[in-house]
Amino acid sequence: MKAVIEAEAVGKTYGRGDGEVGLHRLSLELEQGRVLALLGPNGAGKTTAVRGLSTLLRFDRGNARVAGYDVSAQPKQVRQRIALVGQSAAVDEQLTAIQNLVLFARLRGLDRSAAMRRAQELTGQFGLTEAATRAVQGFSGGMRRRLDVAASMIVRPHVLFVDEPTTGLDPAARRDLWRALRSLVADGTAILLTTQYLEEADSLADDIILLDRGYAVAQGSADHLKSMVGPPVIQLHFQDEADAHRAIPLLQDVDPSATLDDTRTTITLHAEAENLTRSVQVLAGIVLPTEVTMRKPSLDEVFLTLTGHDTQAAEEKSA
Ligand SMILES: Nc1ncnc2c1ncn2[C@@H]1O[C@H](COP(=O)(O)OP(=O)(O)OP(=O)(O)O)[C@@H](O)[C@H]1O
Repeated sequence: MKAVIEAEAVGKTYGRGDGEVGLHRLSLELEQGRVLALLGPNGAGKTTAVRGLSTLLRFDRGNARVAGYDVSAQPKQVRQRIALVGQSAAVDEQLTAIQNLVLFARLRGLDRSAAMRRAQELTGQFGLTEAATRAVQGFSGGMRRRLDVAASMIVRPHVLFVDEPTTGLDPAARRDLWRALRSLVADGTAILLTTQYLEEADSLADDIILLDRGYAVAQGSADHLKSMVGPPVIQLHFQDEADAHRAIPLLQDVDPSATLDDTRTTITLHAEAENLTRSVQVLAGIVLPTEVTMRKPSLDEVFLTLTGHDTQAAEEKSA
């Protein structure tokens, strides 16, 4: 597969070289039709990386090529081949979705009928057909964000940069946007995504780079990062210690690693589907839990394990 981004030890120090380090040294590669997520809390360096790779700022160290062109020496060629979707929508509130897309298409040089055709294709692809003729000012946050991505896809870019696409969206709007982004990837677009949510990186990205205070602290698939923390677990909560005590030998038959935690009323097992069904079977008619929960490693846990401090502390430090 062709690499559309190749970055080697790029970095940026703000000010006159004695200021805040936005990014120390980041190396990455992104291939066509793949999604790479830069994951980290506020101040981790995600936006600095995206702005540098999309030529909005100059890295002061390292080299990067995007769509085959050097970001420092050939920024114009890079810009012609990429699109960037930021956190605030660039669309006109007074116009309808279709009018906005036609406008963007005309600005990109499409003639009137080609612009209309592309606008209609994009409203279809981004689930905006019904809303296409309504003014954007009445749109929900999720619809706006989808329209913003659609506008950036008028001419298919080699790479789409999306900076925290779902911050502030509710779960349903988030899923709709993920679906839209996946459809672009299926068409061969490469996406470089920044996010604060492990779940988002998990759902969209083939590869994740975890950033902390300007450093890349880990890289790999979501499963790989989570495995560094430990497997997801099922927790069975019991009414009292006596119930938990009766349950533990039964649950250890299901999963020998079943353990009673410090509260003495919660038992933890590996999260495998058969463990859940077998637990219910062995406990039935003897002692039932008051609650069953599934606990997956969160970004905070991954972060804590890999950096030794939580995301909150990282944000405070960078504030
Ligand atoms: N223009 C600037 N001048 C000085 N320092 C900056 C500037 N932009 C960013 N920084 C600093 O660089 C570091 C990385 O910031 P960056 O915006 O890249 O992080 P981020 O991971 O994108 O955070 P967020 O999720 O808040 O956008 C932070 O410590 C920040 O204070």
